[in-house]
Amino acid sequence: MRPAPIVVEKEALGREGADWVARELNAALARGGRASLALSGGSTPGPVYRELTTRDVPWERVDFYFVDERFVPPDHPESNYLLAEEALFKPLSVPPQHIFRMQGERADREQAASDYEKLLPPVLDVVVLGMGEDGHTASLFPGNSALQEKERRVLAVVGPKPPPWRMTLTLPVLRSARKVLGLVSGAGKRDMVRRVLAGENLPAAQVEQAQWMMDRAAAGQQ
Ligand SMILES: O=C1O[C@H](COP(=O)(O)O)[C@@H](O)[C@H](O)[C@H]1O
Repeated sequence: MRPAPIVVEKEALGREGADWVARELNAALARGGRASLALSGGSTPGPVYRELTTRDVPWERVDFYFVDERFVPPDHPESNYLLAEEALFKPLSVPPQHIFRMQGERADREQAASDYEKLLPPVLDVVVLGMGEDGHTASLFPGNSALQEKERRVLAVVGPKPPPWRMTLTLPVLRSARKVLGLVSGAGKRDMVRRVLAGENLPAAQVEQAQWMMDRAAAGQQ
């Protein structure tokens, strides 16, 4: 069952998104042990990550993973890791052993993807997704054969959005995650939001358990 979207004011997206993620992380931690949080990049999640640093979560019990990464070094402006490092890891002083980075600087992309599979836990507790104007999520782009993947958990793919080479979690991993928050912002994504919520055959619609959270512009309310 696809959850109804949560629509908030643009300025509230960071705060509401952070509340959602913190609540689900704390629920996962309440079951005992550690919790896993997988992060996306792109233009939308930065405010959520910055707000998260002020939330009451026992961060020393959280392991951080990545939903996707561009094949660029970790200090490159297009690196999803760099966004997370600046917005979340540095402010929280997360120790390196709790950060499971996709190694976008590697020359052997296939090997980098299969090495990351070995790091992933069987099930991710909390996943933060975004959605592109073409309906992609993670680095799963419309029409890409990676969408048909049933066995591999991480793939190296080429997409239409620069930088083209990416590493991405596959649909079996995303669809098995316990809690998924999808963040969308801006009028440019309005049509795609409508189509994804209607369940059209688009990558972002394949993660059916995702709780989409968006500003009014993305929801077509302004
Ligand atoms: O390229 C990417 O795009 C999606 C959506 O990003 P946005 O900039 O349109 O918000 C993002 O979720 C993904 O992590 C990123 O690599």
